[in-house]
Amino acid sequence: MVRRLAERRFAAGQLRSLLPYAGRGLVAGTVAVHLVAGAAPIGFMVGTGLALQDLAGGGAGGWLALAAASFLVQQALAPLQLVLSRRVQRRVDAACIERLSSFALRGASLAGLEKPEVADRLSQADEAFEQWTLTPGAAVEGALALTARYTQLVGALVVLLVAVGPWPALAGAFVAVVARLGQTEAFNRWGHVIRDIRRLRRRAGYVRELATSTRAAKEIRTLGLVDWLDQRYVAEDQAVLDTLWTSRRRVYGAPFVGYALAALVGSVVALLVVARTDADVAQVSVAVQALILCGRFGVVFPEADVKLVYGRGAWQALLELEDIARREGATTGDASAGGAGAVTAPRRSVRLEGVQFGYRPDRPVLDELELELPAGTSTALIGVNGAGKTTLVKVLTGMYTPQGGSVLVDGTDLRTLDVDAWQRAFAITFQDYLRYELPLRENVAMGAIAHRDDDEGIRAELERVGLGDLLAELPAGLDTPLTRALPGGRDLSGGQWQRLALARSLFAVRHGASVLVLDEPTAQLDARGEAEFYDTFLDLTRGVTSLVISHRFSTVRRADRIVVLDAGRVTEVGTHDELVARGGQYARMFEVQARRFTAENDQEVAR
Ligand SMILES: Nc1ncnc2c1ncn2[C@@H]1O[C@H](COP(=O)(O)OP(=O)(O)OP(=O)(O)O)[C@@H](O)[C@H]1O
Repeated sequence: MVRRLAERRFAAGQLRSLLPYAGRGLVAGTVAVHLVAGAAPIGFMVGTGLALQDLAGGGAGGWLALAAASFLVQQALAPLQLVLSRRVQRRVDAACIERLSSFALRGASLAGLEKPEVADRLSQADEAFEQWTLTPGAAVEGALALTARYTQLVGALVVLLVAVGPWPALAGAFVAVVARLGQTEAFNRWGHVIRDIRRLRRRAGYVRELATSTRAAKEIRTLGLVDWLDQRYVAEDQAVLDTLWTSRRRVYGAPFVGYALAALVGSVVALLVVARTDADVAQVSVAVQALILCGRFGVVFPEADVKLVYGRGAWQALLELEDIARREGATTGDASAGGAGAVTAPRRSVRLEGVQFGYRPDRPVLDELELELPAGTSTALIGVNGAGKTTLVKVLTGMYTPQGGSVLVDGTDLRTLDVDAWQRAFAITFQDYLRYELPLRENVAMGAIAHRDDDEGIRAELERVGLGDLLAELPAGLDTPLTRALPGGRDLSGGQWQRLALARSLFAVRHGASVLVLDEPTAQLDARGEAEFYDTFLDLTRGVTSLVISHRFSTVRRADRIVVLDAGRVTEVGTHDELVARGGQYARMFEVQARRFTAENDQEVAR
């Protein structure tokens, strides 16, 4: 019981912390309107009751006027309550969405975002905003709406006290409190159930999204996965439903019956007490109405209860996410938690010194890694699948914090620098770059979004990556949306998307990014496109510190230095000729894979 009370106080405190987002004036106005709206039914009840009494004497006019006025006030305030409540919800939710996106985009490290417990909470909070009725804002709105209910209750108890004395009023209070406790207790427990099944819901949601998204439709049809996906969804959904049903019985079963019985006994006792008083018909009529009002505290309040449970859950999930981000920041020394200085361009070098990093403690992916990237030069990184190349880029950019060793920018540990500023120094094309369903202009300008009006620069970079012809043929030019799902939109081929991703990085370099990272920049290009890329590679990377990851030796050999990564360590460094002459791993890989591949390409390009 003590624990439950503490939980309730904690939850109420959490909700109170959201009130400032709605603004003091709006909250005060909304509460005032709810107060009057809650008092109006009491006025109606008293007015009609006393009018009945006065009818016998032929003078019920005054009380009837009170009843009519109360009725009108109640009707007139209903839309105002709605409008104010929506405004409260929207203001609170806008602030929460801002906090959620700032957590996802800035507060959490990439490693943090990949944790299952973080993904569970993110999906619970995110799901709330998708459905809109179950948000933290809805919880605040619901809590404020309870003002009207409790005003009614207080009014009903006062009426009981005045009309039939203290004992029926006490019995009425007992009924209301016990019935309400039963309800809220069940709802709170239900909130825990919802929290506990969020992973099941996330899994079912993923399968449903697969079945309905156009992205997966092509593969699902050609692989004949429709039936399997159906069955999989039914099974995942059933798991959610089974858990819900079992929990529902537990939550709303025996304890709820207990509370309902206690409230019923209280009501009967109250009625008996009323019956034994020498009250007249009008007093009895008003008292019975007041007791019914008390009894209504045993039913769900649709304007508040469900919103409170789900909305509070979403808010709690968001607070927990921020808490995790704070703790992570503290333990890993995340530079974004308090960077000392901003760096936008390395002047001498970026150095990875004894870097240790693994996704699991027992499995290092980067193992005491030593690597120097001299400023203004190009480095190519090669290694077999899973050697740790992409991981190295993520550590280099501060997306992951090394578990040992350091990333030194001109000799200064990245942990002490402003990671956001450091990341803005990069122009990166990841292997799994994003295909934004946005106009061509924004797709390129994403590299340096503050310069999205630089049409000339966007056109120049499109030209540089060989997309000039495509631009010329697009009906709306740079304004053409790159998706067939929008009117006038157009999709691109895999190779065209890759060129576009390169243009995005080059646009970033044009506007000040000083470190260019290209992860498999030519994987989807045809032979001619690849040849064009080699021809412009030195031009693309001139003057910027660049790191190119590729399995294609024809790309790699153009770099100033080639670095071989094996089992999380740098095993060879040198120019193409030096490494071939050394006869080590690079030479063997080049021998086995590159010569044949290059020969085929040369033939293709010559054609
Ligand atoms: N987010 C992650 N969580 C857990 N393990 C991961 C994660 N990302 C990568 N790994 C594992 O870390 C290792 C290195 O992966 P990484 O992507 O860095 O390799 P890579 O050299 O870039 O490979 P490829 O040439 O195939 O792109 C692999 O064993 C991979 O399975």
